[in-house]
Amino acid sequence: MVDYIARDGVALLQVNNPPVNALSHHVRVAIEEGLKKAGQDPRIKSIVISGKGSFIAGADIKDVSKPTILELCDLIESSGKPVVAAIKGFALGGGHEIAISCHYRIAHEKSKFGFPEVDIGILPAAGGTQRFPRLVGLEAALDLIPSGRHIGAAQAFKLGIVDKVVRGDAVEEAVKFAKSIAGEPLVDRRTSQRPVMGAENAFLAAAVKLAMKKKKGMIAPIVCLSVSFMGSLLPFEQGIQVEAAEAVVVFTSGQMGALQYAFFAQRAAPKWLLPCGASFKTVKGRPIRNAAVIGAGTMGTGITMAMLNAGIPVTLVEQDRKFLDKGVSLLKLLYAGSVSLRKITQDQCDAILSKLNTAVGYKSLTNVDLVIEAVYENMALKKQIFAELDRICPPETFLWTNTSALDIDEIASATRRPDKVLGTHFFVPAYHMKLLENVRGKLTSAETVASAQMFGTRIGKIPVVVGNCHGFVGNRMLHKYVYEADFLIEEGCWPEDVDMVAENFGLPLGPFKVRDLSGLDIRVRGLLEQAKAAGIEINPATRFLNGERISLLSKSLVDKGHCGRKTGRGFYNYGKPGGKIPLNDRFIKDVIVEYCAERGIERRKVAYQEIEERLFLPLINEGFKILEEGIASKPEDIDTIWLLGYAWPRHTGGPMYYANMVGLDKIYNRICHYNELHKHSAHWQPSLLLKKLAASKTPMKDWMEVAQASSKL
Ligand SMILES: CCCCCC/C=C/CC(=O)SCCNC(=O)CCNC(=O)[C@H](O)C(C)(C)COP(=O)(O)OP(=O)(O)OC[C@H]1O[C@@H](n2cnc3c(N)ncnc32)[C@H](O)[C@@H]1OP(=O)(O)O
Repeated sequence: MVDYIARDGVALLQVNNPPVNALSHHVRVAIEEGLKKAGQDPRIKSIVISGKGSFIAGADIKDVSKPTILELCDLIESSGKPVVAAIKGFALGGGHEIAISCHYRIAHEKSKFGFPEVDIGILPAAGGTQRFPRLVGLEAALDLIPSGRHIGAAQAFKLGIVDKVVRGDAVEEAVKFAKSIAGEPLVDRRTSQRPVMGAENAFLAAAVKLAMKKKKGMIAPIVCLSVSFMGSLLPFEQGIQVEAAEAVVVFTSGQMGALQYAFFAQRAAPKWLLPCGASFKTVKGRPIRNAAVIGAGTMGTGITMAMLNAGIPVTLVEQDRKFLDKGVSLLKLLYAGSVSLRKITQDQCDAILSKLNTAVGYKSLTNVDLVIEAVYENMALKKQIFAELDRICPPETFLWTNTSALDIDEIASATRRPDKVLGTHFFVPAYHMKLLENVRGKLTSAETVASAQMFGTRIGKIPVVVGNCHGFVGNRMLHKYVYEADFLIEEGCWPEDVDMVAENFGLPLGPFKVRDLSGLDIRVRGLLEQAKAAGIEINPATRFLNGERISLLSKSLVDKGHCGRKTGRGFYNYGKPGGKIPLNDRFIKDVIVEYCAERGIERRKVAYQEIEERLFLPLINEGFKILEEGIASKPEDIDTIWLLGYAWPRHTGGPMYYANMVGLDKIYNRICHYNELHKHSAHWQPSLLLKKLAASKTPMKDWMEVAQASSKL
């Protein structure tokens, strides 16, 4: 766990606890023993702490026991012999706290530093909130600690975290340095003994404002700020007491459990399992050496960029030269933007673009491992493209479709290789968003699934395997939330009432601000297509579609030319087309009132609790139905999809974790209550799995066993 290597008067303590050198119990004990051994050995004059591979990524989140990291940090700092941290890879959380307790820090140029504690709902409570401001000053500490972000070695050097940045072997350099300072006095090298520079109120106010915006609803960042600030006014020992007392507040808030669940859920989600038993453990994917993307619109160019960024050569294909040129210009513009923002260098940009090919028509696609079709959502068009690709591409080529809702089996039916057909639901912008829903059809092979998961990871996504149904996991759940948002307006709310509740819950934007952003006309078009498919003609009085309640409120606004931000008016007034600031609007309220009056809908005052429940309970209920049907293979998959794809507030863990936290019996009873009141909305019919789980009080980790047992009955 920790190798002790004594050489030429230097004791090297090298943590060896793969994969990330987390400070699990045995590591902490071994560091403590190593420090004591080195302290007692008269031949040892100085000590180096390092990690094999990487430095230390922090506490082992699964293992909290004695000695604490705080005790270790005190032991290091109070050592009579100089202690040097040799840092490569990550110095995070408790690892960072250990580093700043050492008397000197030597870092490799590619090393990373940070306090990710806030993102798992805790504080850097091993003295980090007190030592760090003493090392870098209050302003920098109040910036970095609540942000949870990583910084590189160069910035760490600028801030004074690191004494020296090296290109070569940091451990060798540190050992050499440790030898050179043997016997030197350490008084001014003990961080806890330093005063805090720049302890000014103004920094606190600005930092609190930023944390409330960037870490909306999260307690830990705010507590970190107050503890670091208070500590700057107190002697170190008293600051440590404040830190310990406030750590209890966050430890008992409930957010810690949710955030740590989210951390592990995100790492569990790519580990797939199919109903047939095939899984990531048993089936290997085929690597993708080159690919083609059909369609140079927003999605196609975004997907192309995601692949190019990962070094995969891509041919971008259009049927029309004009569209192709437009897409390529957009793509080049985005890369030029990255260069001017210094996210990449011009050389990197050139290297990326050298892997881009373009083609008009599909004829050249005779030697590609993968084609991703990304044309607009039209089944007939997609089937036609798949039939043609099936004729042209080699039989082993994977044919994947980027769709947010369409039936993968129907698309696959246009080919003679349905086993190689799969849905890739990318999120906008596809080059940036982390989530990828990989949708398996009835006939998609396990090898195709394995390849899609491997591909997703390679292009930097968190890929989650889902089953084939309308909207898959994310959008299927979202639709229920969107429906209820409309019904709430019909029944008496204003858009701003509903948005406020959603935003207070933790979503960045409420449903109506989102709709204004994406365009009301898009939703109306979808609704009309649905009606057409059902053979129903929509008229102003229509309130039901296939026996289900629908709302045509968006249509009323679109009919008046109000399509959202792009036209300057939607559910809010933006002042001008393309305006960004939503203002409440009398005109829109009049449209709503008129709409309700025409349909004889009586408006009433809707309570806050009802708004919150009607927005989120149908979505949660749908999540349980998705588990019940095997569309998702574990609750972590659903939560990951919502955390990454829909900005669900992380400190509640995701919809499934949140339901569990509130109590499944309570959730079930409230769904039953609304089911009695809203018989024309199938989304209120309670999930059988939820009913069963609520009655049996099954722990979350065993939910799938209950679902699988029920499906076998
Ligand atoms: C109740 C907790 C109380 C703690 C009290 C004391 C507090 C001390 C302060 C802390 O140090 S809290 C921890 C702070 N550190 C972190 O939050 C770091 C978390 N890890 C990461 O950010 C990343 O893992 C990484 C270090 C940047 C590496 O990223 P990479 O993409 O290379 O690998 P991953 O897939 O993320 O991880 C590999 C593997 O390791 C597991 N893991 C990572 N970090 C931890 C950890 N801190 N504790 C336990 N396990 C960890 C991760 O789950 C993966 O496991 P898998 O089984 O392979 O999926």
